Amino acid sequence: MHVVVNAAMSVDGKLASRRREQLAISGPEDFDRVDRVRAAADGVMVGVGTVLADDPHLTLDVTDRRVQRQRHGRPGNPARVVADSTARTPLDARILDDEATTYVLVVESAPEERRTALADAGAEMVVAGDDRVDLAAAFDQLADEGIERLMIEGGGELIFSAFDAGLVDELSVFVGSKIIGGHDAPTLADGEGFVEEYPALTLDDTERLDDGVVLRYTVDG
Ligand SMILES: NC(=O)C1=CN([C@@H]2O[C@H](COP(=O)(O)OP(=O)(O)OC[C@H]3O[C@@H](n4cnc5c(N)ncnc54)[C@H](O)[C@@H]3O)[C@@H](O)[C@H]2O)C=CC1
Ligand SMILES: Nc1nc(O)c(N)c(N[C@@H]2O[C@H](COP(=O)(O)O)[C@@H](O)[C@H]2O)n1
Repeated sequence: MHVVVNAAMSVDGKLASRRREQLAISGPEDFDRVDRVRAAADGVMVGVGTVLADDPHLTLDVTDRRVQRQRHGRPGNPARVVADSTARTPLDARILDDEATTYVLVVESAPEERRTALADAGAEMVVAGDDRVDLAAAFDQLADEGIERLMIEGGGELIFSAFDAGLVDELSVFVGSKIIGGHDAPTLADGEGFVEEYPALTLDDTERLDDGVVLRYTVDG
C-alpha cells in the first residue's frame, strides 16, 4: 500500500488550537488541492481524535472537473477509514453516512456492544492490535479490500504512529501564515516523539497557495 500524509499546519507546526476546534489553516486554493489528493486515493483516514473534534465528512466535491480527473473514472468517493481502538466513533458521525464505505479500525478488546452498534450503523469493522490499532496489520487488511493508495489527514497522534511504524511514503504539508502556539495544541507529529533516529525526508517540491506554501516530501527508504 502507498501511504500519503497530507495536513495543514501553522508556521509553528500546530494542526489546531489547544481547544482542538476545527480551524481553517488552509485557504480555498489549498482545500481544492486537498480534494484532489483525496480523489487520487482509494481511502482517506483520520484518527478518532479528529472525528470527535471535527466530525469530518471526508468526501469529495465531485462537481470539480479536476477532482473528477483524479478519480480516473472511479465513481463516487474514496473509502473513509478511522483508527478507533475502543470504538468511540459516535453513531451520528458524518463519516457513517452512506456516501462512502467506512472502515472503523478497532482492537481485539474493543467493547462488543460498540462494535455491533457501529456495524449496524453501516461501518465495516477491521480488528487489528491489542492496545492500539496495529496500523501495519490493519493496512494489510485494507489492501485486501482494494485500498492501494491511502491518504492520512491527521491528527498528530495518528500521523506520528504512521511514521513510527515506517508506513509513510509521502508527506505534503500546507504551512499557513499563522502562529497558533500552546503546549497543548496538536502538532503535525505528536505521540511519544522520536529520539536518536528520525524519519528522513527529501524535499521534492514547493508551491505557493493562498497565503502559505505547500511542501511536498518523499520519505526516505
Ligand atoms: N490541520 C489539519 O490538517 C488537521 C488537523 N486535525 C486536528 O487534529 C486534532 C486531533 O488530533 P489528535 O488529538 O492527535 O487525534 P487523532 O485524530 O490523531 O486520533 C488519535 C486517536 O486515534 C486512536 N488510535 C487508534 N490507533 C492509533 C494508533 N495506532 N496511533 C494513533 N492513534 C490511534 C486513539 O484513540 C488516539 O487517541 C484535532 O484538533 C483536529 O482538528 C486533524 C486532521 C487534519
Ligand atoms: N488540509 C486541512 N486544512 C485545514 O486548514 C484543516 N482545518 C484541515 N482539517 C481537516 O480537514 C478534514 C475535514 O474534512 P471535511 O471537510 O469535513 O470533509 C478533517 O480531517 C479535518 O481535521 N485540513
